[in-house]
Amino acid sequence: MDTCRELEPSHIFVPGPIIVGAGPSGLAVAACLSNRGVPSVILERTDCLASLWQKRTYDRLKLHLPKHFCELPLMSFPKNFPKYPSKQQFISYVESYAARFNIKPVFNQTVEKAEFDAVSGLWNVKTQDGVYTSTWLVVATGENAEPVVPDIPGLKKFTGSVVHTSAYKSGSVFANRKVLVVGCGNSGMEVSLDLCRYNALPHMVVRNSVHVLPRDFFGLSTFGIAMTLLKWFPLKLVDTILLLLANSTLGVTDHLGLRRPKTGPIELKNVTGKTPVLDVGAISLIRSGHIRVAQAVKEITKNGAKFVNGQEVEFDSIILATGYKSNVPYWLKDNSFFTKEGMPKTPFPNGWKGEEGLYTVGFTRRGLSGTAFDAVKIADDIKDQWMKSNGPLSSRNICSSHIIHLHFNKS
Ligand SMILES: Cc1cc2nc3c(=O)[nH]c(=O)nc-3n(C[C@H](O)[C@H](O)[C@H](O)COP(=O)(O)OP(=O)(O)OC[C@H]3O[C@@H](n4cnc5c(N)ncnc54)[C@H](O)[C@@H]3O)c2cc1C
Ligand SMILES: NC(=O)C1=CN([C@@H]2O[C@H](COP(=O)(O)OP(=O)(O)OC[C@H]3O[C@@H](n4cnc5c(N)ncnc54)[C@H](OP(=O)(O)O)[C@@H]3O)[C@@H](O)[C@H]2O)C=CC1
Ligand SMILES: O=C(O)C(=O)Cc1c[nH]c2ccccc12
Repeated sequence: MDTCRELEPSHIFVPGPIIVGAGPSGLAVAACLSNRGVPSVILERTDCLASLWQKRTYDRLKLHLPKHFCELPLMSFPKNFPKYPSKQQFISYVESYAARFNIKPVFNQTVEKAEFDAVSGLWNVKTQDGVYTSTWLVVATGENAEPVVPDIPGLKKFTGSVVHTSAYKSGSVFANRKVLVVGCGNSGMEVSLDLCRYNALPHMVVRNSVHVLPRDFFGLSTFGIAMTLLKWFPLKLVDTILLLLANSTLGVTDHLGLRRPKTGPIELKNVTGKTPVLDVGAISLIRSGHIRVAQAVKEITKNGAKFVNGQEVEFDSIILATGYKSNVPYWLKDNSFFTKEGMPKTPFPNGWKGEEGLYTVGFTRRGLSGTAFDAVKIADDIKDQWMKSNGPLSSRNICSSHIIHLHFNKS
């Protein structure tokens, strides 16, 4: 690879930015950079693009926001895709996107450590195979990098199967089984619904309040309605309208065990990151008794669970729909830009740029539309710096290609 200087067998200097993660966020930044004539290298721990979507989501998954809110920069979804593309359609879009911009990440490279060296002014990014060095580091490892597996008392004693939703594919293996689903976010609700479609018997744990909104309201997406209203009205009024709309279609849900938080759904999402559930059928299955709502778990036993209300139920399996977390604190060293939870300290829309050439994409708590926003900002910012040191008049214009393809020489 003539565009990147190999310093020693396991040390590569990358002339453009190093991007960690080949999910939609990393690809969006690489595409926007390429479009502006800046090369980049993506390091990806798995062997595929968009690994969250390819390896860690269930078969029935569809986007729950309309496709135009989930587009990456510079390329629309195909016209023949439905309003809510399926997981397979989304993956094929991401693969076409990478092909369109000739993005070829270096796969099977887990970033174990990234450190800024103040003496050289460069980032050293260590994987199991060696060290990559660059002026710029783009963190694109996602808000959902690792499953959250809570330490529920007694969980280790349980003799049945325990899986996190990131490993759940379909309810086919749970037919006629009693399943405890812990968590009632979008994953918990949709997995419970999927279990019912395969004749399993789910109990879903709801330990707190939760906002459930219909995905659509008279053919319009609730999310789209909210975004339109927000252009004209204050947030609190928009939330009030959304709740009126939700109550008129889903009905009151308190007696089902689903109490609403005091803060409205969009305000709560903005302040805490907690995503409202967009209902695609679980509520009617809760009403009909097919999905049972359970209270918080007190402890798991050998054969089931004890709940805080004293009830005890036997289960064959447990599915942890307990969410995800960032993994940035594990590998980004000495950094004050991120919280200890691995999210940028500065909230949206200003969380994309740190210091010393550090950038973050996809940590906005705004899904793929947040990714698109960050990617454009980052590419514009890096391009300005790139042009100063690598513009047409610069002798350092060493890259012939806009995307760098490289591999360590493993001989
Ligand atoms: C079930 C589910 C459904 C969702 N549906 C929607 C939706 O409909 N609309 C929406 O807008 N958002 C949705 N989201 C939010 C989701 O975060 C985005 O869709 C999108 O995947 C975010 O892209 P990303 O590139 O930031 O993160 P990811 O897709 O998680 O990609 C990050 C990549 O980084 C890699 N990586 C992580 N750590 C390392 C490391 N140390 N070294 C190297 N590589 C690493 C990972 O393997 C992964 O490939 C959904 C999330 C989930 C879990
Ligand atoms: N179709 C789609 O597009 C889908 C999108 N998604 C998205 O993926 C992201 C992750 O969603 P999801 O996986 O649902 O995670 P979330 O973080 O949204 O929800 C986690 C759930 O687990 C509960 N929980 C966590 N720990 C415990 C515990 N110890 N005991 C009991 N309950 C617990 C939480 O309850 P509490 O609130 O009390 O902490 C919450 O109900 C979200 O942004 C979501 O919108 C997910 C699925 C489908
Ligand atoms: O699906 C997700 O995880 C998202 O983050 C998408 C999203 C961004 N903002 C929202 C507000 C309400 C519902 C979903 C989202």
